[in-house]
Amino acid sequence: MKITFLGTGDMFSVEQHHNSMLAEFGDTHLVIDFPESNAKALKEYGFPMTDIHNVFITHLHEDHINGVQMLGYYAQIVGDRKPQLFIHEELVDPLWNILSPGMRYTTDGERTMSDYYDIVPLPDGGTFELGGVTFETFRTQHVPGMVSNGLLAKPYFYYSADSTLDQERVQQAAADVQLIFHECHMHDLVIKSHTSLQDLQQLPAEVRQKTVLMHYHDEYADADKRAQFNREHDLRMVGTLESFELAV
Ligand SMILES: O=c1ccn([C@@H]2O[C@@H]3COP(=O)(O)O[C@H]3[C@H]2O)c(=O)[nH]1
Repeated sequence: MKITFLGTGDMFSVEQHHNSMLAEFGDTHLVIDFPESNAKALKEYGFPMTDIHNVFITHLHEDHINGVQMLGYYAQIVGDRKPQLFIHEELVDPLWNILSPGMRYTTDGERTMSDYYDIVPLPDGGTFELGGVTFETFRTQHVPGMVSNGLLAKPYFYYSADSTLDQERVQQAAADVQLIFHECHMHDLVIKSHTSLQDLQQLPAEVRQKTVLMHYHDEYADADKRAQFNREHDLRMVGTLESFELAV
């Protein structure tokens, strides 16, 4: 499995793309979240946007979904098939409420979400399978009352999505995966909806050594700054368009 980060920035990033990850495996792929910055990242990476067929949506903060309208239109107008959208069942209608002012009315009449996407609604803890890989979803603790989901793909990766640290879940998953992709705001302050570096430093050393930080602020858009951080810590930061090869 080849993992490539299409973006590693937080909501407020202007110097890097918003957080999104592409996993390529067998003859298929999955993109986690779809910010508008993915269009540029995919072009830079050399992956045509018409070849994006599978997207998982973690939650509905704008920086994770503001490319979903573009992808839906692009797939219909330039491409030849609808992408699949894997999404928690309670987020389907709220997502359409966000998209519909720009997507409901078309020159060919009224449209609904399923005209643009093959929706795969997932219950709490739901799983889906692609290319022989099972993706297990789990609820994350991001903002109270808001549905937000992470992903576990054994034996490959754990993906925290936007979340405070769920130490028990991360430690349990660590035994089954090669890498843990965890959000980390990297500010020297408390943000109640996110994980700090201090939080992640509480993890056991063997877990930290598998942990890769994503969704951080623009101070770390600088590659030299990340390299210095990576030399000084046992967990490491990933940059936009950086890839990892994960063995079966
Ligand atoms: O209850 C809340 C809701 C939001 N926020 C801030 O708004 C931002 C929304 O995008 P984000 O999830 O990348 O980061 C979030 C935080 O910076 C917060 O601190 N607490």
